[in-house]
Amino acid sequence: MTGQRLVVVHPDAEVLAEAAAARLLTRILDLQSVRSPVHVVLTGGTVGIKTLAAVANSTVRHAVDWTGVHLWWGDERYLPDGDADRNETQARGALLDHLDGLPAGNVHPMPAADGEHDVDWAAEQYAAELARFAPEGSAAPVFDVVLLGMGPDAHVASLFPGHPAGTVTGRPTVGVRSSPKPPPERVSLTFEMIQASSEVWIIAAGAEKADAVSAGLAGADRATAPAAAATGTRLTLWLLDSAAASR
Ligand SMILES: O=C1O[C@H](COP(=O)(O)O)[C@@H](O)[C@H](O)[C@H]1O
Repeated sequence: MTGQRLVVVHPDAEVLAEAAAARLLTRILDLQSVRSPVHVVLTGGTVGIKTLAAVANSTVRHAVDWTGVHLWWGDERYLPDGDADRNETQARGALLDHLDGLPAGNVHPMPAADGEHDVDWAAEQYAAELARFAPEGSAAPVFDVVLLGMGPDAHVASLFPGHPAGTVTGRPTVGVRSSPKPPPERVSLTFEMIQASSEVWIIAAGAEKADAVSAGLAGADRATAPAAAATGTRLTLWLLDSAAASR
């Protein structure tokens, strides 16, 4: 099931990040007015991390009950713990280290490379962590909001054009080898897991993303433009700056 699709264009990357942050905080507050917990998936990437920094700088963050928010990741670069290129490290620096009242147990980073285990192990570990928070009979929680950056090649999470990881079904996570974007080893949610989410927000800025945005919105084949297959059951939201929306 695919929900409504909205495309919202902002003047530049700064405004885009501020607006996405405001939306995210409002969505969490709306959900918290009726239930708890809320499950949010974080992204890496330039504008993704800018958005997390904007959340950290918003006073509205104090209105959120962070004890009722669980934070997950859509993908991770399989690097040692604390590596500056890990999406987790960047998210902690931009946001998580600044949030009062967020219990450590509500933060669910993908495993870090430990020199012993491979990416398949890491993907299985993350699947097991998802299962711990799944409603009975499900393999994973339903994500309320999935934030996704997008590369100029239209990749989302670590699902790259033409890469076999994009075809994996029957499980929530996949180990990725030979990623065309460094580092080569990654862990990602699968399309199935993303598509089971309530809301999927694709956040993209810059003229170098314009062709990918155009292909994604045109509904190109997922093997060509993975972003086209990043949809939510309630809402698919494309949050763009004017340069990314210029095609
Ligand atoms: O490597 C990644 O790249 C994408 C997009 O990054 P950007 O810098 O072009 O915005 C990101 O969405 C993904 O999480 C990350 O692992």
